[in-house]
Amino acid sequence: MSFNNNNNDEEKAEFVIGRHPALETLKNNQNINKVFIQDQLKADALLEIASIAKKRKIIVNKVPKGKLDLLTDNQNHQGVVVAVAAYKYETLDGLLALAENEQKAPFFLILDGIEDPHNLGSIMRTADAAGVQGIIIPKRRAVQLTSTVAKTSTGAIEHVPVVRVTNLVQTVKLLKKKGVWIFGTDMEGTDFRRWNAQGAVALVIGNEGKGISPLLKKECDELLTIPMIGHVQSLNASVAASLLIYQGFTSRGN
Ligand SMILES: C[S@@+](CC[C@H](N)C(=O)[O-])C[C@H]1O[C@@H](n2cnc3c(N)ncnc32)[C@H](O)[C@@H]1O
Repeated sequence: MSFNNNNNDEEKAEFVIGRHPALETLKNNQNINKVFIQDQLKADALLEIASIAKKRKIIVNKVPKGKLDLLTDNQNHQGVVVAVAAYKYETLDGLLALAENEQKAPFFLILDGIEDPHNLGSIMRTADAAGVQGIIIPKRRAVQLTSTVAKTSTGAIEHVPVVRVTNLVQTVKLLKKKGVWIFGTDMEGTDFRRWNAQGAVALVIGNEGKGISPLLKKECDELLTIPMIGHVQSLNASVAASLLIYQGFTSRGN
């Protein structure tokens, strides 16, 4: 999300909004530019945020509520905004190396064009909880890492590496060469409750409207379905992702 700031210092920044995301960011992020705290607002969480910032020698600006409203486009900022350098992305090689270092078979997520920042943030939150080692997203026609994603992820954005690629099909081909099994998700496929996600796997979640693109679907080793007996056509992408990720989590012995 971008905001209209004239101040150069803030121009290239992303804003982490709200008390819990601000705390998580202050504890984990190395790229903080500045912390804005609403003046004359008293709360323990704000004192804690100011104290951590001071210890880390990060500038804290006490500003009127109007300034925070402006910075956040009137979102519920709870009196605090952290300006961080735009989020860092991991490389594919970096991601594979991280999985190797952890000595765990990769468990990756591939998001084929998720557009809603709340869905991405929520998927990141579940991914972190269930030990997903990384998320791969396309550079185009998909939401990137923004402050809304950060807020919805409730801090998971600091822990789950995200790789941006120009071509998901090529990336999937490469992952397959490295021995990663690719599991797509679709309305017609194997019942997800039978999914055994042991070994090196990547789970593909499709776009909110179009699902997984036909070319990418063709590359999947298997398609998984969450059975539905009601009237709606499909589940929300992040809800489906949660159910599927947890089947992966369980079948990997957790
Ligand atoms: C809202 S759905 C897209 C629906 C799209 N019209 C289609 O037919 O694929 C978005 C994504 O959520 C996941 N999803 C939703 N419901 C699912 C289900 N019942 N089984 C498996 N995946 C599901 C899939 O990854 C899907 O691509």
